[in-house]
Amino acid sequence: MSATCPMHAPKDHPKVPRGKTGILLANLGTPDHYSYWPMRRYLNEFLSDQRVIDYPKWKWQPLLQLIILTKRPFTSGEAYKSIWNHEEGESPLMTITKAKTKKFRAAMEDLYGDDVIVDFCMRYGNPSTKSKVRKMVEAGCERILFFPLYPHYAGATTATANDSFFDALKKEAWQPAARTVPAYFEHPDYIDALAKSVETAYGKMETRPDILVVSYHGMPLRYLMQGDPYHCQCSKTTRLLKERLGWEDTDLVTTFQSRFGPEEWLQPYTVEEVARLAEEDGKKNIAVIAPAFSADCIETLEEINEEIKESFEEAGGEHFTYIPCLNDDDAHIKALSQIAQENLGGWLTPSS
Ligand SMILES: C=CC1=C(C)c2cc3[nH]c(cc4nc(cc5[nH]c(cc1n2)c(C)c5CCC(=O)O)C(CCC(=O)O)=C4C)c(C)c3C=C
Ligand SMILES: [Fe+2]
Ligand SMILES: [Fe+2]
Repeated sequence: MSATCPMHAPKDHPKVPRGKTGILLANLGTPDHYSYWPMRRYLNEFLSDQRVIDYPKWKWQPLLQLIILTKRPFTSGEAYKSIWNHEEGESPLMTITKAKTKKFRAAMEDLYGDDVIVDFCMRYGNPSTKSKVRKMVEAGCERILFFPLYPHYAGATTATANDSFFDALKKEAWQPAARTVPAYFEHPDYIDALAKSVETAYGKMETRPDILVVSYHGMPLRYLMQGDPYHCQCSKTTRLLKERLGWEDTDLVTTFQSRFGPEEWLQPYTVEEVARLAEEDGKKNIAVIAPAFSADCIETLEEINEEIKESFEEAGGEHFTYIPCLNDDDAHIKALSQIAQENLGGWLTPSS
C-alpha cells in the first residue's frame, strides 16, 4: 500500500509498507563477550546511565572510568565466563530472551495473524532499542507496544528502557503511535506462573524446604525514599505469591541482592539473610526464587546459585535449591500474552 495519495505521488515515490502493529519486548542487555573490552563497553553504558546511578556526572565519571572500569570488567567477566552459553556464543540472558520472544511471537501470531510483528531489544548493548524501532517502522508498524520485561517498576529498569524507546521515536520521520506496558507485579497470571514454578520445584523435592527466600534485585535505599515504588511492588508480589500458594507468613521471606557500592541498599540483603537463617534460625533446607528477573542471568545463575549458596553453606546450611526464573515456561508466555492483549485494546482484536 502506498502512503501517499496516488493522484499526487511522483512516479518514483518509494512504496511505504503500512498497517502493522509492533510489540517490542525489552530486556536489560548483556555483554557481547566476557573478555575485558566487551565487558567494559557494556558496564560503561550501563553504569553511566543516571537512572541507574544518579550521582552528578563530574563526581561519578572519574571514579567510574579510572577505578571501577579498570577492575570490574575482569571480575564480572570471570562470573560471566562461568555461566556463558559457549555453544551459542552468548550469555544466558540473550539465549533465554530469544527463546521467550520466539514462543511469545507464536502466541501473538495465533491471536492476530500477520497484523502483528514481534521482536526484542536491549536497553544496553545489542540489539539496541533504536535499531529495532527502526526495523519495525521500516516493516510498516504504525503502532508500537513497548513491553519492558520487568514485573516491577524501577527508575533503574522500566523508566530507562522507556526513555530509550522515546529517544528512538525522536529519530523517526513518520513516528508510529506508541504505548508502553506498565509493571505487572500483581497480575494474576504472573503470580500464577510464579506459584506454579514453586509447586513444580517443591513437587520434585524429597523434603519440603524450611523456608522460601524470595530474592529481588536490590537498589539504593535512597531511591525508595525519593519515591521509587520498586520496594513496595516487590513486597506485594511476595504477599500475592504467599496467598496464591495458601502459605503462612513464616513460610517465606523477602530479601534483596546484588548490592553495588558503599551506600545502604534495600534490606535484608539476601547473602546475609541466608547465612542468618542457617545459623540463627536453624533453617538448613532452603529454596530461593527471584521474581524480579524474567530470565535467568548473571544475577541468578552466578550470584544466587554460586555466591549466595556458598554463604548459606558456610553458615551451616545443608540443602539449597534455586528455583529458575520463569524464562520461556508456558505459564510465563501465557501471562505475557494476556498482559500484551490487555494493552493492545483498540489497536488489535484477536481474530479467533
Ligand atoms: C549499580 C546499580 C544497579 C541498580 C540500581 C540495578 C537495578 C536493577 N537491575 C536489575 C536487573 C539486572 N541487573 C543485571 C546486572 C547488573 N546490575 C548492575 C547494577 C545495578 N542494577 C550491574 C553492575 C550488573 C552487571 C553485572 C555485574 O557486573 O554485577 C542483570 C543481568 C544482566 C546479564 O547479562 O545477565 C539484570 C537482569 C533489576 C531488575 C534492577 C531493579 C532495581
Ligand atoms: Fe542490576
Ligand atoms: Fe550481581
